[in-house]
Amino acid sequence: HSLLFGHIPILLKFRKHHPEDVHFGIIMKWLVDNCNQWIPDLKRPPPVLYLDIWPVFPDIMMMVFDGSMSAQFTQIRSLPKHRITRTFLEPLTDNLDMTSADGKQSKVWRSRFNPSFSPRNITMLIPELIDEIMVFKDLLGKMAGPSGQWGDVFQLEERTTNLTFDVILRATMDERLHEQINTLGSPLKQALISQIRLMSKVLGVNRILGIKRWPWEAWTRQRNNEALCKALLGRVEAIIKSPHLADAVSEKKTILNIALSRTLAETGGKTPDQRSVDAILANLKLFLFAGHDTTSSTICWMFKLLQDNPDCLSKLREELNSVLGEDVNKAANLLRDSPQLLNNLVYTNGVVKEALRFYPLASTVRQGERDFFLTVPGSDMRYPTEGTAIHDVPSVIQLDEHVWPRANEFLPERWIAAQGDPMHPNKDAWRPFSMGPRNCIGQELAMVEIKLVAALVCREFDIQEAWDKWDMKQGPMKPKETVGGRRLYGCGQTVQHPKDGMPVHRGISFAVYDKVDPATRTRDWSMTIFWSFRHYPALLSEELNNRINEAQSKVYYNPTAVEELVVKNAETGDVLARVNSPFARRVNRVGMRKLLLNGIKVQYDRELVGVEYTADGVVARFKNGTFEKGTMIVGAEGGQSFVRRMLLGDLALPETYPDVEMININARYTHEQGKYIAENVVPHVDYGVHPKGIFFIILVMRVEEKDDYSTWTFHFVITYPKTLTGTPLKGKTNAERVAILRSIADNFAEPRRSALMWLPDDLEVPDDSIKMWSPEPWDNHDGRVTLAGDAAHAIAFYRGQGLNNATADAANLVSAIEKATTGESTLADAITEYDKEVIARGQEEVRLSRELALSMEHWEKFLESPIIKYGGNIPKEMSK
Ligand code: HEM
Repeated sequence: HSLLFGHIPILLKFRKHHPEDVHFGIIMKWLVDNCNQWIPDLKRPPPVLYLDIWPVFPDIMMMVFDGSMSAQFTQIRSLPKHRITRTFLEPLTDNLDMTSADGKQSKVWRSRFNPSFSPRNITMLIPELIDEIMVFKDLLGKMAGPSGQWGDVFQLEERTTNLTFDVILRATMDERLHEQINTLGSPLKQALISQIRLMSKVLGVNRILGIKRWPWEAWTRQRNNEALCKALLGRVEAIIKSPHLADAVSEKKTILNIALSRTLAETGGKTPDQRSVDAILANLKLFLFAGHDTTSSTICWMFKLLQDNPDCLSKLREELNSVLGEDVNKAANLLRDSPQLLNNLVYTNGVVKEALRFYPLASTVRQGERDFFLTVPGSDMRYPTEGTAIHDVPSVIQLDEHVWPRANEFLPERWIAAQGDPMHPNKDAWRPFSMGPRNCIGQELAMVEIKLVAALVCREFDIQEAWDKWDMKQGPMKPKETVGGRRLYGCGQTVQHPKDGMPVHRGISFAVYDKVDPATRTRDWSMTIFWSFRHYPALLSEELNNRINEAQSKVYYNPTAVEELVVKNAETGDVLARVNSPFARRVNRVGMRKLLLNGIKVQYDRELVGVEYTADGVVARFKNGTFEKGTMIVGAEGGQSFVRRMLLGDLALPETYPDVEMININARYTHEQGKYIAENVVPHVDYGVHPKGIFFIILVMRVEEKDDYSTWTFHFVITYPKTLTGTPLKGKTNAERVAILRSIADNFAEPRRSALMWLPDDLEVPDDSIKMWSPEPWDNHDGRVTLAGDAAHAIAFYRGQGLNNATADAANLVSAIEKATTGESTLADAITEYDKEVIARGQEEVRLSRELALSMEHWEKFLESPIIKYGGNIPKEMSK
């Protein structure tokens, strides 16, 4: 704490490394996570911190990071809201609203409006809310163009904000504002947004300068309030001035009508006086203010979390299928007829609650009192509150690992966990709506609205962040700010808004399933990106393209136009051919997988055991009993593909080469040995073939420290006729296999000979064999099924074509799907065209690789083989 500047230097430290607009909740999380910098011996974050940032905030701020302590000032005793709330709301409501009115008036209006927001009443409003959400859904559908093509980038928050305006007006007064289809923006929305800007100034610069408002601001304020009044008063007066007031009020159970009924009951049926009308208007404005961006931002964050957690999106869709039926077009009417069905969506409820746990948007600030102390449960420590603004900080409380098991994981299941289960949430630790008598009055409306969006929109659409497209639209000058490496972060002065309104595009929805987590498959090998490099700019984002070196065997190396594949006589070391492979890049499998999985979450433990074709798509069934529906399924599950076997039966069986041994190993050496090998091979692909039909390729798989050769991992692939040693590898131990490999070392020139002799005794030599499968045409069931990668063509490794062809498959498949979704072609035609090309290309490459494999048995043939002629390139291109 600085005598002169209080804690402002700490905030400046935060500012230095963070964008300016970052939300207060993120600052608090950072403060707690970095507390040890200022309070060294802390074992866990402190329950309370006092912050003095005058003049930015007028009082000492008491930040409460423990839910049970927050309960002391919100639930056990409900302290008054901090005076700054009044200052803030005054321009909008003249402090006639329930939040900033004096104690008695506040209670009167809160109790009059409470029944309107009850779960029972909100359930009755569901059909009207669905009308508005269907407009939202239709508009999102349009963003994708016909049949779900990749759409333009748009700011999701703008859409969700317009939705919440429509919903609040509908729920409070049964008025259709049509904000969502009003491209100019209604006068009501424009006035409210302008007023909120003024209110923020009241808290910021104006307050620090001691100026309530500048003269021109007074005018803006008045003009805004008149516009708001004009938009809202008509409906209120129509009811109040109705000759049959009691009937008019009970006609429809809107939020306003129920509150007016209450008022009538309390005043013995007297027509409300002007002051009451003003208070009603003030409260309507408060609802619009407090309910619009909170709800709209939460919907955005929910989409973001579902995008980042596709397994949860799948579970959400499963629940919707089972509760609302599989026909998405019938869901809205079903919910209109039976709104209580929403209560059966327990997982969906968990999704919304988790979204609010990760991204609490607002919080309460209460006025400390002289006789009021906060205590840490189980301790005698009393924290004074006099003169402080007590801040409840859900952005810290809701992510506290001591209270929430697996706090940083998005786990909707925790909201279904029974009491007694360790995952069952602690009741005071979830407080996005604050708690106690002055909690959020609109929480039921918000929860129902967000759940309805999840139920009616998330099944059909995938929404994804689209920063590349957004950046292009913004131009190069716009800074690309991040928090924790992420472009999407919470910002704003009051509510935590998604940065830049969350730029997204509506994508082609997909999910990736795998049998097992690759983390359990420790094997790694290296591969070359030859001719397929040209597909990467279209397949990967600019950011991932820029990071492709991360997947390389040598991360520091930048490939050029003069890369080459060098073929040698392995017996003499003589160079037989040098084939230019422009921009060829050596990568390893683990690195590629890691890079390509950026932003994609694979769902593991999903072994495919069945595929069914339905009228409009496919159903994939998994061994664990789950199933998923989609428009089409792509079998990309490698050489043993289940989908291929399902489509082709016996024709799917690969051919094997039983007379040849295959060894695929990784080896590390001492610094000197590694240096010797590295310096005596060509940098990337040192291709060696011995006239006896032995193949021995030396590659580098990973380099940790460029100059320390003990950190280099080499990758060797060796094949030889079984007759060479007369001893099969099958059934042998690793040590015995290493001994067999050393026994063939004498056949080779250096450094191959030494590389074998120096192999460590305990080296793992896995079982391997050569398998090829030349594609046979399959029935793609009107485009509902196809194959890609090794599933579509199992190519022997000799020409290093597996990765290149798989990449070309991916690029062609994306174009085919795009053609189908833009309406340029039917799905059946687009996939048939894709299949034709894949099959022809696959057959040709399997033929070439087979020709090469067989040529090794006859030296003359080998000297004419595809590797000598084309290297890793495509024959067609070589002839150009
Ligand atoms: C996800 C959406 C929402 C969130 C996260 C949220 C959060 C909150 C929080 C934290 C408070 C306490 C603020 C304080 O004490 O100063 C609050 C109060 C309030 N909220 Fe919400 N809110 C949401 C939606 C709504 C909606 C839809 C409405 C009305 C249509 C609404 C109306 C209010 C009102 C009137 C208060 C003041 C209550 C009082 O002073 O007694 N909120 N909200």
